[in-house]
Amino acid sequence: MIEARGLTKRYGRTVAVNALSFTVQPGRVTGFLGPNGAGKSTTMRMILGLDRPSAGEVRIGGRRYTELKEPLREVGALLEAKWVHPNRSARAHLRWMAASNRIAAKRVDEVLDAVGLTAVAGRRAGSYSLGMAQRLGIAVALLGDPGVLLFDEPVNGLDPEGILWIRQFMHRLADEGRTVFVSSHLLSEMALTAQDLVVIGRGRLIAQTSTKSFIESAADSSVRVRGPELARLHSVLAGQGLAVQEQAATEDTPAVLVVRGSSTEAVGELAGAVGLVLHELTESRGSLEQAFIQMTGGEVEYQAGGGTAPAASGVAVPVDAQGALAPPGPVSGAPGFPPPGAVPAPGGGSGPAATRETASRGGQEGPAQ
Ligand SMILES: Nc1ncnc2c1ncn2[C@@H]1O[C@H](COP(=O)(O)OP(=O)(O)OP(=O)(O)O)[C@@H](O)[C@H]1O
Repeated sequence: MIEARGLTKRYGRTVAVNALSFTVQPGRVTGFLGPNGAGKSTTMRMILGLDRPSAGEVRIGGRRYTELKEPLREVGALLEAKWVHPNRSARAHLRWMAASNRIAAKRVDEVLDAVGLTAVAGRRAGSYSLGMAQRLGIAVALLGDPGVLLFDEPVNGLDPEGILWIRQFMHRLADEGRTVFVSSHLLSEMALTAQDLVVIGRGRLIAQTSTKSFIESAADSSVRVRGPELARLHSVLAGQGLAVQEQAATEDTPAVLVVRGSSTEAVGELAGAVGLVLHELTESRGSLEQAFIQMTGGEVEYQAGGGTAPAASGVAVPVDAQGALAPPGPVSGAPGFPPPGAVPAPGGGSGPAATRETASRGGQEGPAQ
């Protein structure tokens, strides 16, 4: 389990992560969702002790990273692929990692097998495709057989086959009882990968919930219904207090009623009760993209459509001359979601010792181990 409490990170006047509290449960894939620059990587680096929080803390299995005796056996991470020395083979790299962490050499073959790299383990890592490099990064994360795994944007740049493989692999790891925390700005991908979501915008918590409820509560769901007696159907449904809109017929489509805030069951039963024939009764479920835009109230700009093109602007919250945060950030405590800060405080304490602050964003490297 990962527990963040009041986690905050400032870089000068930029507040990258702002009083973030959330819990990541074992046995599930939890998506860490937010547009580019929302603070996902910074949060992950703080979880791994690579960045020191400006305030708040994060615990892994109840302990701070610095208190973990053998971190590689407790938490594994894939922060960035392609960080392996290009002239080193995957096997040599893993053996070196294993030896320097007192992990048995036979574990190297196990993880190579688990990620499907055995056949190419002797090749120079520099010759690997991005998908292969990601698999190698995952193999490194698994070396210590940790119960907690962090993956930062693991599907970025991968082809559909690579994306599917990663998705299935994450599910397998969660089924083994591990805590799997995976960040992405690809909303559509997270809808398929994650059972739970921690959603952030501008460094602040927007929602922590199951993916299903996130979509159901925030996305614009409606029921489409049509039949030969549309006007009568309209008045029956409206007579029951339902919000009904008629969509006029076009050349290709017949006229249809769109009912919001109801279900196919309720609409079907109301029609059946007065003997009305139906030719269509369909639920139209909103997408995660819609949910995200609705939850953030437009404050975090997000451009849907392939889910790959977030707006670059407005992703960090500036502080004013007094150091106060301004503006207050995106919508929190929206209907159906716990407000930020719902996670119980695991106790005070200082930040991790293995801190590495980077002056620019180019400084990220491999995992903490
Ligand atoms: N080392 C740093 N120095 C200064 N500013 C930083 C540093 N790291 C991150 N930031 C800033 O903090 C904010 C959050 O960045 P972060 O990389 O954590 O976001 P992200 O959600 O992971 O985005 P992305 O998907 O683009 O990596 C951004 O405004 C970023 O420019």
